[in-house]
Amino acid sequence: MMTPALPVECLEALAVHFRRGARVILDDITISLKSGEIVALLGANGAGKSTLFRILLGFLKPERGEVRLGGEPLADFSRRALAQRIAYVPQAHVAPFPYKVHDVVLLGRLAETGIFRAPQAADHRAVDEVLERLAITHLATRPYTEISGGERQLTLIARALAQGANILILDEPMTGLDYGYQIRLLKHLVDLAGSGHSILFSTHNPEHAVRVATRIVVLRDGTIMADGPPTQIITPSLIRALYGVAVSTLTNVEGQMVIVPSMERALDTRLETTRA
Ligand SMILES: Nc1ncnc2c1ncn2[C@@H]1O[C@H](COP(=O)(O)OP(=O)(O)OP(=O)(O)O)[C@@H](O)[C@H]1O
Repeated sequence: MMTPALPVECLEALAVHFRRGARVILDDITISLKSGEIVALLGANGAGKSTLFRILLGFLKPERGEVRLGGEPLADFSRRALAQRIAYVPQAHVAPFPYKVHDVVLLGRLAETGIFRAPQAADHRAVDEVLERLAITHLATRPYTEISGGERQLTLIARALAQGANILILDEPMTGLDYGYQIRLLKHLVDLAGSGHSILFSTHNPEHAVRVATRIVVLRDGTIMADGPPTQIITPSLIRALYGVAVSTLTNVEGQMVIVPSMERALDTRLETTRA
């Protein structure tokens, strides 16, 4: 019998330290994303999530520490080589031009091979395939500037998929999406991980993290406060420490964790915080 392959560390930050002026934003952070994982990054506003993403993507250089991709220093990869391996879905993207959705997704395809070559029939086919996969074929000819926030988010995910990268980094992908889009997007993340993608996403909703993540990392004031399996990490005391609200955690009939805020005790917490 063959031994199952061990999970590969595909992307990791090792003791990464980053400052803006005198302010330490990331204080010796070590975090890894292994192949096939869905890692959710939680943290209050300003905790350093987007900064950590920019460092993992090579957009910002850490003052100390290192980022490694497949065991090799990120600095050794060209921009194009990185685009073949890591795709990024930024937060609240605003398009300057009314490109058609098909063309926005095509840009992802060109990131892999160079933006200055003419798209081939195979590129257009690849775009059609990802639009179909995300069930947004009907948007193909619509201007990107005239579609809804949820449709834009799916378009950006399609662009990332068209890039052909195995690692997806998504910065608060559920923000501004209605409930239906949120749930469908969570399902897409699970499907993508099932088809060999490794996913790192940030979220302000611990419910989303619990629902799909294989691991949750909690960032607080530039340090890692917790890192582990969702059911071990998400506890009433962690939620209280992070967001200052009281919750109970329950198990539903499908055996999944559910987080239930206590409105009465949430108010008590606010009073306690005010008194402190
Ligand atoms: N360009 C910048 N110049 C100076 N400080 C910055 C800059 N970008 C971010 N910061 C600061 O770095 C800290 C971390 O910001 P970051 O955007 O990484 O947090 P975040 O966890 O992604 O927050 P949010 O959940 O609000 O998006 C914040 O205190 C922020 O004010």
